[in-house]
Amino acid sequence: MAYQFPALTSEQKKELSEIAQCIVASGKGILAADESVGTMGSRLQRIKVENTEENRRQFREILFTVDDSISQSIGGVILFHETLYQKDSQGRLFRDILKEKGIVVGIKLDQGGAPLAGTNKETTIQGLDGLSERCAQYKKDGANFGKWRAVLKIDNQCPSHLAIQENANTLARYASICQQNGLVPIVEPEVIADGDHDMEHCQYVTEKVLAAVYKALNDHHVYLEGTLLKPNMVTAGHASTKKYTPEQVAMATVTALYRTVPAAVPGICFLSGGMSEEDATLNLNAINLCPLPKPWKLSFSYGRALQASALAAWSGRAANKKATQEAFMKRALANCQAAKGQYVHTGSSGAASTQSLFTACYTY
Ligand SMILES: O=P(O)(O)OC[C@@]1(O)O[C@H](CO)[C@@H](O)[C@@H]1O
Repeated sequence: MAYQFPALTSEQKKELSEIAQCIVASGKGILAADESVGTMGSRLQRIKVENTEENRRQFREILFTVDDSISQSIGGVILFHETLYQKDSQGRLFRDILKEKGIVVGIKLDQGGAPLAGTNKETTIQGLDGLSERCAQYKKDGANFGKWRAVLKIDNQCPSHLAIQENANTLARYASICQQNGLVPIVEPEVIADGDHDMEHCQYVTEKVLAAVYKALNDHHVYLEGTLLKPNMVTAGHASTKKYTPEQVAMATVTALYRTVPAAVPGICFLSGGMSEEDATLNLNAINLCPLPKPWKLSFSYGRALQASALAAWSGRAANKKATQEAFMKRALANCQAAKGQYVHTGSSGAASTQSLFTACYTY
């Protein structure tokens, strides 16, 4: 037993738990604007905009300079390395603009997948080498939380014991390094929606993955009060013919979480994983209304489901700034209501909000 060698001081723990609670304060969630250059390229391609640094900067400037009332819905924004150092057209650093609104700045820390030989094309995630130094620098540069996404898939022999253990251990090692450097780790073990499996199978796999993740976090002495979980919702595979209501998704999701995630974790912020904007909001709302014990904040950390309508409204034209900000604000507000179980679908959503945002094998 190594309890006589505490991993963190009480001051470090206090800081981490305050940051985590601030991000998921009532009704608040996370904007995942941390698409890598390549991922952002595929988003821009859909609206026929060239993937240049300036175009990526322009879109993000529009999002981050939205009205200050956004801070009632968004508690944290995850940035990609490039974006942390970018400025708006008046020369103000994006990270300073976000901080002035009371939004916590986060940084994507994982560096892409690597194959696990001898498995059915499963992966582990790279980025542990030099991670402590990167975290220390990002903390100095204004980041207060990190994100690391591990990908697990449901397929023949998948997820394998090796993939579950390897990704759980890597997530735990990342979380420990983050906390040593004052960053709250967002722990993201994503069971991707590729496949034709039913919801029950997804629940079984999600429980196995989360149980392994929390065992590893405990083994690595990670302070749970200073972490956030970013899981998939429990749904059927994208190619499944079975359809489930938001209430069924909610029951399966909260059951899986209740069986595996300790109550010490302050918040669970779901990824959207290719759901349409509207489905992501309706499911989150049902999750918050689910009649099971819910000792954590249940909120969102959406990438696609917060930006799809905004991207479509922008279409690369500065003249569309107002419409872009309105579209973004609308989704942020809807998810804020859903995070409190107060979302009422009015039936007036735009076409983009009901479109599936699924991409096959969405690995990075
Ligand atoms: O599933 P979504 O809500 O679109 O995005 C979830 C997410 O983890 O996956 C992306 C790829 O790493 C990130 O940009 C984002 O943070």
